[in-house]
Amino acid sequence: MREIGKAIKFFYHYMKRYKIGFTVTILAIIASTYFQVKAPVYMGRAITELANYVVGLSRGVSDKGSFMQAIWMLLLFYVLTVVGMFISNIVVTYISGNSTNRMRRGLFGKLQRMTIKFFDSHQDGDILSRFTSDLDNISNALNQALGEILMNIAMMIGIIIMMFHENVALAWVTVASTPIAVLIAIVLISKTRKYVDLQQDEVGKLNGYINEQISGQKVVITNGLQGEAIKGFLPHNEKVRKATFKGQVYSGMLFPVMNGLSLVNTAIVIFFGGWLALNGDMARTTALGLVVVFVQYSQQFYQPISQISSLYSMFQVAITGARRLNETFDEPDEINPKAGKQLSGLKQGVALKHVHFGYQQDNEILHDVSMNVEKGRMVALVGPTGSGKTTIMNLLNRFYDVDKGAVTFDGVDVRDIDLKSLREHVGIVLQDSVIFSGTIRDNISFGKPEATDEEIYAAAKQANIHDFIMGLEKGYKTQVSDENSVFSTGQKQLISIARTILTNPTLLILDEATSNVDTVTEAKIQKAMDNVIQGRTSFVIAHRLKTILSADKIVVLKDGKVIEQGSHEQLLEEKGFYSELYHSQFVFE
Ligand SMILES: Nc1ncnc2c1ncn2[C@@H]1O[C@H](COP(=O)(O)OP(=O)(O)OP(=O)(O)O)[C@@H](O)[C@H]1O
Repeated sequence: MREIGKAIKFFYHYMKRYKIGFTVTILAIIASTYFQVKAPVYMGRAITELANYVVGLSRGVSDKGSFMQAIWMLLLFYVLTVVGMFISNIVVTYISGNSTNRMRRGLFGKLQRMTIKFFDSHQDGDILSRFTSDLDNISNALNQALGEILMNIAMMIGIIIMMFHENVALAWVTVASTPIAVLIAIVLISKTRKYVDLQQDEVGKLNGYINEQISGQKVVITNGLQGEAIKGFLPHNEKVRKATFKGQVYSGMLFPVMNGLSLVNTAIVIFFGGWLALNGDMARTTALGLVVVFVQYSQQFYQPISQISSLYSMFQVAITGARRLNETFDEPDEINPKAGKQLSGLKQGVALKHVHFGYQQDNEILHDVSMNVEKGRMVALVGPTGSGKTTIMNLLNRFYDVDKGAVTFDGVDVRDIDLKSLREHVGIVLQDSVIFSGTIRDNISFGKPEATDEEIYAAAKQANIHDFIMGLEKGYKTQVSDENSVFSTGQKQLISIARTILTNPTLLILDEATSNVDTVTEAKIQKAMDNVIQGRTSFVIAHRLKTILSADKIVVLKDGKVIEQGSHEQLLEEKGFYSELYHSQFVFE
């Protein structure tokens, strides 16, 4: 129930601006319903007039006028019904299209404000599915179900009013079976819902399996495990089939059962109407017309019940979609201090002061870590895998906030610095370089779109990638994307370095690639890194000896603690962990 309440709030938020649209829709629905429920009256009248005409013929009186008039009215009412439906459909399509569009925009905007923690703790596929299946489900429900449900509710109310207006006894006969129909609908819906939920779960698991297999396809092929992959896939597929089948059986029963009830009801109405015509005190021709009217009503009356029931599952998945979008919107934004300090370069340096930090509350990763880098100096972070090097990088750029202690720029806590200003001053080169869809020029100027060609060329030259780009047929205008890039892994990193050089960051965070690249590319990367580090304040997660040796200070981390720090010579003299690693072939990775 709470979920439905939240979903209503969610939909209201996105739809409240379309008050005029909804007013038009509701008026169009009321009008079209009126014409639709009024039409059978003219049908009945036409039958009555036809019967009168036939009876009149036998008596030598022949006047078709009233019959024709009733037929024209019937036609007019049918046309007006369709016009009303058309208008309401167009407006509902407009409202649902625009509100889904705004939801998508809002969701994407929200993603840009969210913390790295959210992205670290959610699968890419899961985040993506909020844009695809969740929004699709909402859009389908709004597009197809909203107008239909409003129309059906109006229809039901209209028919009830009309029936009681026309003939109270026959009206009671027609509505008498409603409780049975509603009860059957509730049972079938709850059964359907159970299996639709199960089906969604199983589809989720199936997608997860396929996702994992696609990303691990190379490992599967290398190990010749294609057969095993299919074996693992089949049970998931079978579970989806079973759940889908059962769901479909129950939801498929809804329409025939409702149709059957409607037909039985029609027969009862005809029977009772016939009795009324033969034994009642109204004219037989009038009674005959009335039977025709109620045959129409009894069929129309059942339509909304079965339609609303069959649209319910659509709403159910839309409510689930709204819940998942709400969850995303409820996630905290990155915290930006009010009137945060604007950085203007670095005067002294950057420091970590007695930092304690954990990704989860009860699992501290960094324990009392302190270190500093003076302006223009380079610190190399070394340590075994899992020792906390990347975590320190995450704190310097304020991807995460420390639990205790502080990260400071010129003595100012990063939590007091305006986030945009902080990020403008920090440049990051990660191991996994990302290529965005666009030209090579777009990719290099990503962080500074207004850069001139000369600036871009200069950055690419410093990153040692200019000559390669110029060798391509379309040079800087070559179209690339992450899947379809002309670059090798090493070259991707050079592009990433060029991108960072162009933004001219005050503090550089660099994660040296460990991926195997050929020696020529490796030499190029090394040179590019030297260029980008030159004269800049930098933290480097260093894997290569040459990088470590060129550092002003080496900080050795182990199990989230700084165990040694100093220059290469000092650390060798200490004969501690670093010296041990250095002498045992220097294995830091
Ligand atoms: N997003 C995260 N959520 C939870 N725990 C994490 C997360 N990222 C890292 N950790 C944990 O924090 C610890 C330190 O990881 P970190 O990535 O900082 O190590 P590292 O020294 O950079 O390792 P490597 O050299 O392998 O990259 C590890 O135990 C890791 O499991």
